[in-house]
Amino acid sequence: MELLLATGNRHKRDEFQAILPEHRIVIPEDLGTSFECEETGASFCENSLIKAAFLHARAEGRPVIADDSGLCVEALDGAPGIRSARYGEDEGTSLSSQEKYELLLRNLQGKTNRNAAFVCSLVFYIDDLRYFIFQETCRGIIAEAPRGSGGFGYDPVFFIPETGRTMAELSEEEKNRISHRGKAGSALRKFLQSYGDDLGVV
Ligand SMILES: O=c1[nH]c(=O)c2ncn([C@@H]3O[C@H](COP(=O)(O)OP(=O)(O)OP(=O)(O)O)[C@@H](O)[C@H]3O)c2[nH]1
Ligand SMILES: [Mg+2]
Repeated sequence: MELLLATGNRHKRDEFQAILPEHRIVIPEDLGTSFECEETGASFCENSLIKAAFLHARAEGRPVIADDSGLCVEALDGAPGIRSARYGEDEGTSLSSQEKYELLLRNLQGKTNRNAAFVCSLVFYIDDLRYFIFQETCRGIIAEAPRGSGGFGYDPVFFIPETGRTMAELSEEEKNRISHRGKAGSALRKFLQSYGDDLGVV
């Protein structure tokens, strides 16, 4: 089915397209509009619902999906967390992805606990009373220095001990197999395979 994804982030579209190959992932930008929705929730889950409801209201009742995700670092009490996309930014200022992960490395200087987790809250939203949330994580360690050029965001500083590499050093396929988004998306894929017909929307 065609799944409208409530995001302004093309990397998310490309990743979900690979994770959900039998569906066509379309973002507002593909339809010639931008996606700007204030993320006022206090959790990943609340924000994914806010984004989904926002697009659903403009999508003639079609089901939509939305992802709210981020990086939670133990030694920083879970920061940047739901503010990952805006880390270090004040009103009116913006930082590049590289500036954001450099700030993260500075804030972790001298800390021995470098445990972190990527989190993805993915909602399949039919209407305001019917939705299904899949929330997954990928655990890792914040590296001392960036490595690799794949992926996006904090991937160059997110080291995954089982692979011996940072997320940015993995192929797209490898990232999607183990990432927070890959796991949440695969759960949605299986849900749609086994339960989709009963929903009356697929
Ligand atoms: O290195 C990374 N690899 C990932 O796999 C990943 N997933 C999330 N993130 C970070 O968390 C923010 C999401 O914030 P977010 O969910 O609000 O998305 P966004 O603002 O980029 O787009 P939208 O979907 O809100 O329109 C992103 O911008 C990134 O900083 C990631 N970083
Ligand atoms: Mg956002």
